[in-house]
Amino acid sequence: MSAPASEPLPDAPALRLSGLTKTFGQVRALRDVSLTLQRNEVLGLVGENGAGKSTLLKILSGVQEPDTGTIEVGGRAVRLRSTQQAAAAGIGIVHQEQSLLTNLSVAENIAMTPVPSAQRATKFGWYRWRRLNADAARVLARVGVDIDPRTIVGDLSFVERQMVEIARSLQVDSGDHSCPVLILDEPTSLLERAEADVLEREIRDLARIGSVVFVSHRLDEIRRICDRVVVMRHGEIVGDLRTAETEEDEIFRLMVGRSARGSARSRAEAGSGEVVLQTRGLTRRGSYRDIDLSVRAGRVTAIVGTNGSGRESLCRTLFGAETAHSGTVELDGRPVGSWTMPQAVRNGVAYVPSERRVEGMVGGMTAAENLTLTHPGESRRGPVLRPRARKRVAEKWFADLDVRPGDPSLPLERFSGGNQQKVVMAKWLSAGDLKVLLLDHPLRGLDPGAAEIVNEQIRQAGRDGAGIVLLADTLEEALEMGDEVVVMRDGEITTRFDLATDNPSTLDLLERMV
Ligand SMILES: Nc1ncnc2c1ncn2[C@@H]1O[C@H](COP(=O)(O)OP(=O)(O)OP(=O)(O)O)[C@@H](O)[C@H]1O
Repeated sequence: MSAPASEPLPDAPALRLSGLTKTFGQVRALRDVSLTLQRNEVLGLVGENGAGKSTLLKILSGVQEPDTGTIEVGGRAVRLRSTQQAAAAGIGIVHQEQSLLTNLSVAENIAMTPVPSAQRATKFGWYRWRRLNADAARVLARVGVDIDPRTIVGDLSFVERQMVEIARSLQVDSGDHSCPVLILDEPTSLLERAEADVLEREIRDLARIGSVVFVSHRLDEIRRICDRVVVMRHGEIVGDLRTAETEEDEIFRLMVGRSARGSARSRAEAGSGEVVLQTRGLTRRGSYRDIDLSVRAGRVTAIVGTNGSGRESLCRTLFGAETAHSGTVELDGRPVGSWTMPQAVRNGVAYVPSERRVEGMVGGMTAAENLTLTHPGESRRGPVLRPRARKRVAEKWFADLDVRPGDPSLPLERFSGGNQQKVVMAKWLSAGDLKVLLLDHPLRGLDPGAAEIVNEQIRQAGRDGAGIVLLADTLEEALEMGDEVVVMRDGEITTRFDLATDNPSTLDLLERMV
């Protein structure tokens, strides 16, 4: 007897993609991508910036349709023309940016998912509370999470919220799917190590109830969490490896087409150490208190701390984007008083924000225009932008940072996330005459090869005399890139390590952060 059309075929893989292609104008984002995801498998998906990962995820979540190729879920061919259809087929996706509404309860958030109307916990727009909470409890229990559905989302930790998102995306069709597919798009990139560990365990546990596609740029994490890793490059799958038998360097080589350069750096490289920026007793009520910070030319001061430590706010103050209530800031020995962003920029202070897509770029403009926007330098004479000079500056930076596609005249929206970030980074690094470079998670979203390139540019800015303040993605990165590590907790500096003489472990840092 054959199974009904909507049910998965027994023993069929959870997901099978065959010959998917997708083209945008001249760019072939996907070329003949074929891939099988087994039931209860955790599959890592990696690839350098622009390799085609997001395009593949958009196709699987019904946001875009492939030009050619087929998709089977549980052995049945499906067409995914909308996110609702993807959800109905049993595919859920959780993005890096959380989408829960923090002022509503967990149950209300879970209820806001496309489920068939007969099963809805609302009637004529009114909540049926008992049903709503009971449904949410069942959905949460399914992913093994013990959270009261009545809790307001704003009161949950980041990991708990992420688990609610996962639970929500997995309630597709109210759990009728015997092996749902969950896609996690860089779920850990915003987390500190300790939180990421918890989430990693939770993700491994999800394999009990379904299959997981896990997208990340962190190869160590991929090796810990995934059974298998698929590597994409230039829109194609170039590697399909069992993680237990694979070294990180092999994955790196397949992704980037060369071996890791290794990051050995002699600390002696660090520059003259003259203080370029000095704060004394800097305080912003509710954010940070009594901060004495010396930023030295050619040296990287990494500030570490959990969310709420005040380090982001401190950085924004140094750039004039937030004001301090008391204390002083001196640049090159001169007090700067109250600082506005244009003043900061004019005086050689640059800030690369972490929310690059929000704060860092202007939509509707080409990459070249974005790149030369705030730091016109040689591409501007008087108020007039000189297109040819602008093009030259942009082309140089495109080559230095290996931005792809290598055409700065394309609108910035056309670039992959990682490549957009390189453009925003170039915008600030190209400022010339930099005194202080404030970097808020500069390597976030960059593939390991691109991270190496950007890292080298940051060091070059240091060699050219800039003092660098770094808010790193991970503690490892802070220790690797910093010359000095400053630890903040609850708005105050708790410890400073000079890495020329001290050799703290990540655990030493963590102990002083929490
Ligand atoms: N809407 C679009 N219009 C034109 N080109 C696009 C569009 N979307 C993606 N592309 C191109 O398709 C290619 C693949 O991009 P995609 O976003 O899938 O890469 P990715 O692997 O997710 O990269 P990243 O790690 O940087 O996010 C890139 O060359 C990108 O410029």
